[in-house]
Amino acid sequence: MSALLNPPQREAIRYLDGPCLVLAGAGSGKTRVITQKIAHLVETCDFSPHNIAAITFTNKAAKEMQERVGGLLGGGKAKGLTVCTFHALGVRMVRQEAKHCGLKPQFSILDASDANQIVADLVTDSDRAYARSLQWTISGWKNAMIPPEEAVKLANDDISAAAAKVYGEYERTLRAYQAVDFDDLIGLPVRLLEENEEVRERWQNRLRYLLIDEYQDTNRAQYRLLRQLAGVRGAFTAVGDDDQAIYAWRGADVENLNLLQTDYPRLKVIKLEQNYRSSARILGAANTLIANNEKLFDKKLWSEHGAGDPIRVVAARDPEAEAQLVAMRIQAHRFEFKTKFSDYAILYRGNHQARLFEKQLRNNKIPYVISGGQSFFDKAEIRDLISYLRLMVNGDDDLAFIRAITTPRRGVGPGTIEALGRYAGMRHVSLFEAAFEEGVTEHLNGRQLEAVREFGQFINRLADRAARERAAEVLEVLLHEIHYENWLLASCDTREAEGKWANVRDFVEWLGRKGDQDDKNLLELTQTIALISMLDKEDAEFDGVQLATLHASKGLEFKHVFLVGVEEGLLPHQSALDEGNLAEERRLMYVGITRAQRSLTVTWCERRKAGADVRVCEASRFIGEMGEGVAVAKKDDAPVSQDVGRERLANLRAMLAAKP
Ligand SMILES: Nc1ncnc2c1ncn2[C@@H]1O[C@H](COP(=O)(O)OP(=O)(O)OP(=O)(O)O)[C@@H](O)[C@H]1O
Ligand SMILES: [Mg+2]
Repeated sequence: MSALLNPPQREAIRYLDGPCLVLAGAGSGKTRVITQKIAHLVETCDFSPHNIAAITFTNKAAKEMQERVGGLLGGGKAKGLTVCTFHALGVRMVRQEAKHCGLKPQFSILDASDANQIVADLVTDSDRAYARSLQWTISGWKNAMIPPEEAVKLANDDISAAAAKVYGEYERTLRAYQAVDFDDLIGLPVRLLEENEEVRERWQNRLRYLLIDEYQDTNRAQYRLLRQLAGVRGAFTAVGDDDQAIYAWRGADVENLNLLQTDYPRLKVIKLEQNYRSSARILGAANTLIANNEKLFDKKLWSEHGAGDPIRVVAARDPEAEAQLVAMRIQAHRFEFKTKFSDYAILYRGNHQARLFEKQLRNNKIPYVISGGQSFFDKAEIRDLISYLRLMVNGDDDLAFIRAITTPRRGVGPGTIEALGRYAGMRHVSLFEAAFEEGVTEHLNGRQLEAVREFGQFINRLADRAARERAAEVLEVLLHEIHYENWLLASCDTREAEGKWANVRDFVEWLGRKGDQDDKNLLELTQTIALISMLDKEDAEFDGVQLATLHASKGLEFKHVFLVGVEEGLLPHQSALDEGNLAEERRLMYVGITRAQRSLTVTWCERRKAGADVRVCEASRFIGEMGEGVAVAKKDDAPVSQDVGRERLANLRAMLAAKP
């Protein structure tokens, strides 16, 4: 065991007599406990890596943990270890147990926008936003494992009544497409394990020890999956921090912490109190802030690091000026301290805030990486290509069929697809299958039939090659045969087309690298992609300033953090203010503050555009709640004396105190 562990960490790592929960604040070494415990299980307790699964919150975290464990164990001894998200584990389980789920192993995984499309198609005459609220409601039921029949009884307002109406049909559509949505990746395994003893035993034997990071953000279905896998043995370690629960809006349930204690009376709870990440001022501000929330569990956090730099609070004229001052500060700081770009992070509440920062960073020639924004895999050109890959793997995937056959246009318009769809519906077959049935000839004219069949044969040829060749090579053939580059040039202006084509080249390169490195076939790669688009793209090792939403920054740490847009209405968010639900917003701020190791700068704007208007903003109440140790600089970061800073801070506090 590594020397860099404190006594409670060691205890958590060595404890194997039953279920174990490590409950501790940010930066206290929870994730380290998981990594070290895996090494301990393999090295000292003779566990085979094959029998261990560690669950992380993002793919990126999984990759990091895998590397770390690989380094600890050395010599390829980590081979066979499962380190992934709940969803990725779900994919493996559903793939392996496909026949028990009524699916073929080549099922498609639909992302939120595909799912939205299906709901929108089911409720005709409605807009996307309406479909999205129905989809959201359905997803809530699925996360709570409530089936359509029960949802009908539960529906108590217009939206949920409408959602309950389409829920059953939505599920049938997914199955007809041989597709699952993200919620199914948890729900199907849970149902399977709960209902099928043989399958349950197989998986309980396969995964003999489980480790779960960021436990506070699991939802009810994920908890049930954990329970089923861990069985009566309860061979697991979960680590979490209730103060960092920031996904309630997506169905996560901090109650799961209490459930562990009820469901496992023998649960060993270990607390960690030393923070190894941040300087004392940063930690103090985080502690003081979060003390404003009602406590579920009592936790203390202290740090041996020195006081560190004062936390700076800077007011900017407007978001442009804010982005500018952050870019300038990074440049000046880097020049002075010879740091790397990747030592800096800019964290914000909403994705829309990123654009101005990107612009300023580009203007200043500062390289950056964005995570948690629009994913690379969500871009139209990449989705186009993925639809071909999905169709090659799963001919029942009608959504992929429609996208692929119409991109680029090959003489197949809405009329053809509608006619084909009507026939396929009558025959209960997929569009792809329908195209080759004898009977379809009566529903399509000669030209339509030829176009559709030619497309089908083309896909079959590619699928044949995919069985033998590398995925990236097949993609090259595809690009060549559909003249994709020319099509891009013909359908958008040159610069845009060039940008898109560059993305396509990146995608081919990624597919090649991924296929070789993980020795994955097209099926596995295609299913992996769906999960990546869900939360995060894997960033290349690249020295750039990190841009991320607060949600995406969970679990990460950076030397120097800029928390931006810290205003009333943004953080806390207006919707939370309207609902009087400040606690989760405060936890979000807590997550942001505790990402910082050495320095923290909090910025806010005095004015911000809201639609056509310009709104006058106030500093977030959370700034006032950070307590002493915060230095307030004058507007736009002009140098100020401490006194001016103190006075302004006192004013801010008085202003905040006067708030209801
Ligand atoms: N015993 C230790 N001695 C020295 N450094 C440690 C120790 N334990 C953890 N660290 C370091 O402290 C930092 C925070 O650890 P880690 O990321 O595991 O905390 P965490 O509790 O998971 O934080 P978060 O709640 O933000 O996820 C890391 O850089 C880690 O390497
Ligand atoms: Mg962690």
